[in-house]
Amino acid sequence: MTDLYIVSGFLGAGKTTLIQTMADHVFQGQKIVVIENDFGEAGIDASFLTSCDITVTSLSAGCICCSIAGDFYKAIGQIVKEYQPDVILVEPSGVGKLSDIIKACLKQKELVEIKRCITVVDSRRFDKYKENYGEFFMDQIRYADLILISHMNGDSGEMKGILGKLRACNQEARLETDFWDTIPAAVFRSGTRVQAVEALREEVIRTPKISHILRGLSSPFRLAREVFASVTLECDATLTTKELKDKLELVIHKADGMILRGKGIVSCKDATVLFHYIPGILKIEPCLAEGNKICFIGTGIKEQQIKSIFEGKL
Ligand SMILES: Nc1nc2c(ncn2[C@@H]2O[C@H](COP(=O)(O)OP(=O)(O)OP(=O)(O)O)[C@@H](O)[C@H]2O)c(=O)[nH]1
Repeated sequence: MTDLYIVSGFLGAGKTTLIQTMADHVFQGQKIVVIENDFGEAGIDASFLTSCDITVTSLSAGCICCSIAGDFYKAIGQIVKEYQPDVILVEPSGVGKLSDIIKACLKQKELVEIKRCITVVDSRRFDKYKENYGEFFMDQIRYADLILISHMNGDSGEMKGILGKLRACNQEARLETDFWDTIPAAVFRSGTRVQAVEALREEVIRTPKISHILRGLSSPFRLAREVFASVTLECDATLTTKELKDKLELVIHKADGMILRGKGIVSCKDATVLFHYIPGILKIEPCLAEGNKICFIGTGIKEQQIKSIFEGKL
């Protein structure tokens, strides 16, 4: 039986960062495989983690909950057979519902045992995401048994506020406010499961087929692909880092709709860089992986318009 950990959280919360930390501090010396599910097509997180010497299986261009549940279910089987890992870490897309991922994993109960359902919550965007994307964001909080907080500004009032809000959504999960690399490994490795997950277990036992487990067309809940869209661009290598930054800023400020996330690995003329955009923050840093892909995720965004802005045609 392989231990399986789910690391969920909304767009840009810090899932990939946490997986890197867990690989170094919790599972050092163990054979780990990460299943990466990017909502966009670019496979940027997979490239990044691979450059950190982590084995990654990538499920891109769709969300486990919407369109590729079957691929995910099969990927678990293939990984166990091919790699015989000690640990599988699953990083669902930022707009994935944790309850759906748990159900798909429970369907593979002969092969994997879910040890922890972890959710990373971006403290500064809690109210906005709850209000606008609550059906996805709150599901990630409700079904977690360990919740970690990211993007804190160090203010104790802010900390108390976010802890109260999280407790109101999930009475049972362990809440951790410490820096991730200082949290004892035992906290990550196992813990008490929350009641909500036990209810999912019952549901999965009653439902014979994976395709029937996830929400059908008659469900009142929207699928992620009905709410969010992604745009992927290929970027030529003739840009400098400064030119790339200018182009990204143009897209962020001029594009219609709401860009909730941008990321990419681009081999520029002067350096290869990884960039991250979450509302209000654009971060560009050197990167070991090579690449030329950029991905934006948001609501109401238009592919052709974003491409034209990036190419300087608008
Ligand atoms: N200031 C701050 N930045 C953080 C924190 N956690 C993550 N970040 C940064 O936020 C950006 C997004 O982090 P990721 O780990 O890629 O987030 P993710 O949840 O995997 O994002 P998706 O790709 O949208 O799924 C990166 O630039 C991180 O360095 C945090 O606690 N504080």
